[in-house]
Amino acid sequence: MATVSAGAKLPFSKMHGLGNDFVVLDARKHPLVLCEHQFRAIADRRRGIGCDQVIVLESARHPDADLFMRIRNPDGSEASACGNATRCIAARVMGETGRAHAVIETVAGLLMAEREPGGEEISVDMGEARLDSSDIPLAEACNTLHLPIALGPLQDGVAVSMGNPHAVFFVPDVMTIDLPSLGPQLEHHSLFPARANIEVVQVIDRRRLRMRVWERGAGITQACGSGACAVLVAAVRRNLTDRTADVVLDGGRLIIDWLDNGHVRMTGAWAQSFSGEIDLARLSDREGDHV
Ligand SMILES: N[C@@H](CCC[C@H](N)C(=O)O)C(=O)O
Repeated sequence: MATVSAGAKLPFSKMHGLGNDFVVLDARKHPLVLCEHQFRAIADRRRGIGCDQVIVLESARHPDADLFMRIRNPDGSEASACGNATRCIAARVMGETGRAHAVIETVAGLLMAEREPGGEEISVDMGEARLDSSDIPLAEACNTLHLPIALGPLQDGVAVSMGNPHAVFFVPDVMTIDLPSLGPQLEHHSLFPARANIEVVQVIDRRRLRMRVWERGAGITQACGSGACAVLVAAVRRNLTDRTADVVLDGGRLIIDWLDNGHVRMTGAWAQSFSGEIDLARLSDREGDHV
């Protein structure tokens, strides 16, 4: 595989799940290797195409998978889970194959997706929620149901791994939380050696949660699918909701089930917005980079 030269034009499509938006690059036929700063330039909303994550589709490694999905945050870092992108990419695979199911391979493993009756929504088995401090990971062994950190109104959090690290904080009113200030401080807290996605949650009732998110490597987004899974798991562990609940994000609602086998199922909408070509030379000129 060769790195992509500055003069190359890369076809892309734009997709989103509840406003959590993605630039999707298809590298299944023609493998490509982009540098970290090229991912940053593509994701940059002022100078590039702009998105919450860049998704690269690669050939499957596993014989049962339809494709391998690589996830890059706007800061260039790689993530191992992205619930909203999984629904989008599963829908794309279903469109290509004509099937009502898809198997998406990620760094964290194989994810099974199904089209829901009616066709509007996709459900994904996001795998097992992991709850040990070494799984999150945390810098020291501690009770993940009561994290020993506090920042202003965000206290007594719950840590959950959905393949990526989440810290969930219950609050009386999510709209009063200064997420642009508190989010990055907690993302980079020394308790989280791999950083963390930060969720604030308000319990509406036992079947409905309202959440907002500060995503690791991305900042505030309209929605985070793996975050919604982590939030439901945290709420069940605290006995605040049933094992199935609606999670309402800024961009819309997901239905989350924590199944008896420990896996978490996420159901929600997806959308394709537009396609185009990325002119890497133009992007790198604007960023002052030499690609
Ligand atoms: N938007 C995603 C999560 C993307 C990755 C995350 N920022 C991380 O670094 O773990 C989702 O829908 O789950």
